[in-house]
Amino acid sequence: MLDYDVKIQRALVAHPRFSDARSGDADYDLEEAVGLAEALGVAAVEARIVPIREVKVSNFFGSGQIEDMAAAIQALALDMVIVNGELTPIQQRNLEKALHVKVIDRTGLILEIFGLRAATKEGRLQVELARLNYERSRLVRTWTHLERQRGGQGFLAGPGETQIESDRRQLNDKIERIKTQLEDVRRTRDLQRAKRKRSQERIVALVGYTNAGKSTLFNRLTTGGVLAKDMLFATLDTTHRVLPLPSGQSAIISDTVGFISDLPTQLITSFRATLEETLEADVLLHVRDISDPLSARRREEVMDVLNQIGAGPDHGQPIIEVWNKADLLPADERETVESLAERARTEASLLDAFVVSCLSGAGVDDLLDGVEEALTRGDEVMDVTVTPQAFSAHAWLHQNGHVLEEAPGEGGKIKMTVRLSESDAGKFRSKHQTLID
Ligand SMILES: Nc1nc2c(ncn2[C@@H]2O[C@H](COP(=O)(O)OP(=O)(O)OP(=O)(O)O)[C@@H](O)[C@H]2O)c(=O)[nH]1
Ligand SMILES: [Mg+2]
Repeated sequence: MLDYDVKIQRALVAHPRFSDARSGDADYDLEEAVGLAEALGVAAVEARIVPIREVKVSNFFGSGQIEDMAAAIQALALDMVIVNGELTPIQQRNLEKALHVKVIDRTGLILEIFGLRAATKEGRLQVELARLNYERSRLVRTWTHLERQRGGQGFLAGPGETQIESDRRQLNDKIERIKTQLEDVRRTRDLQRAKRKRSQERIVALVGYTNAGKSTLFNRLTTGGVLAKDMLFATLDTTHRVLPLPSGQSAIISDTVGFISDLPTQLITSFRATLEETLEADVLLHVRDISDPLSARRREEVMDVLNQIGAGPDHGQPIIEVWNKADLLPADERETVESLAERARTEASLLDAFVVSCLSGAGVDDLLDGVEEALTRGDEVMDVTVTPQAFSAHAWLHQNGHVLEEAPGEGGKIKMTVRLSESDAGKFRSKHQTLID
């Protein structure tokens, strides 16, 4: 009976390997595609690498390859094909016709997962916007295709064009509506962001490839409550919590959506606002699965996205790399990465590295010391006496510094002890040197 209610899709996952691709990586790419299928709740019954020498315009794959797939679909009673690459609408349709099952590509798959996972209003709107943009981009392509076919028919619009034109108008209307709704939601979030900024709390943002362990670390460092799961894109929304620091002070830490290779452009655009929250961070924590054979490649991909949005060391934002899942490394490899991390820490740069296991907690205390050190690096603690004539300095210090002590002095003066960042200390000194004790 239950079989009728819970019908799990059985999929063939095909990873197209192009002749120029690093062939050794194909196995891992395929593994990731299987992970994506599972994140959607699909059973990846069959997974295979399909070598592509030349992409066929109409079907993507060669005819022999399609026959092989059809045979597997029959033999294993599959009802879906996932192509870990990008299909044109025509290729997708032709493959569906040839294979008699639903066919989706990598972008479609990721959009489905995001749709499934989005929990907040903003998340849902962002995914919907991405999906509509994806649909629209495919409409345009189909349209130019039809137009070419019809070439020479002059100004008489065929029925195809009228239909597509009206579809496109409808999509555009929907997109505009969603954008307006998103702006409303974002206004609220901007207010919260401004409040955080005003509160002068230091902000630490977690970034990293999906499944690297960001949420596990977040929960370990805070009171928790974020879903951490062996599932790609377990987290889609940004959460903020208080991060207690070793000295007894605190900061704010945020957990957010993970990155992935070839993130559909529609998604990057829609999630830009979420990603851009990392810009407000005083320090970025880049969580990496150091046991992942593709760790280095994924690091580059994350750094690329950070660069695109203007975050990271190239933009003067310090970054600490968290080399996570050290427990999965053999002892000798662990020693090697330990010494590499130590070297990164001793070289004066904007990049530090700590080897940890967020699962066992090993190394996390050292990491926290490093975070606090990075947050307060260059800070100055100043004793200041604000005179009534220079009273604007009082508000400025509250706004830009962390006021540790404050007491009224004689003659309307105020005595303050303030912690300021290096640059704010410089600004204050150049303007109010006489107020500094
Ligand atoms: N062995 C091991 N597993 C870990 C460690 N840290 C996290 N994991 C596991 O890795 C998986 C992914 O962890 P998450 O914290 O959900 O990863 P994430 O980076 O938040 O992933 P997304 O939200 O999907 O982007 C979970 O199954 C964790 O239990 C670790 O130090 N060692
Ligand atoms: Mg997460």
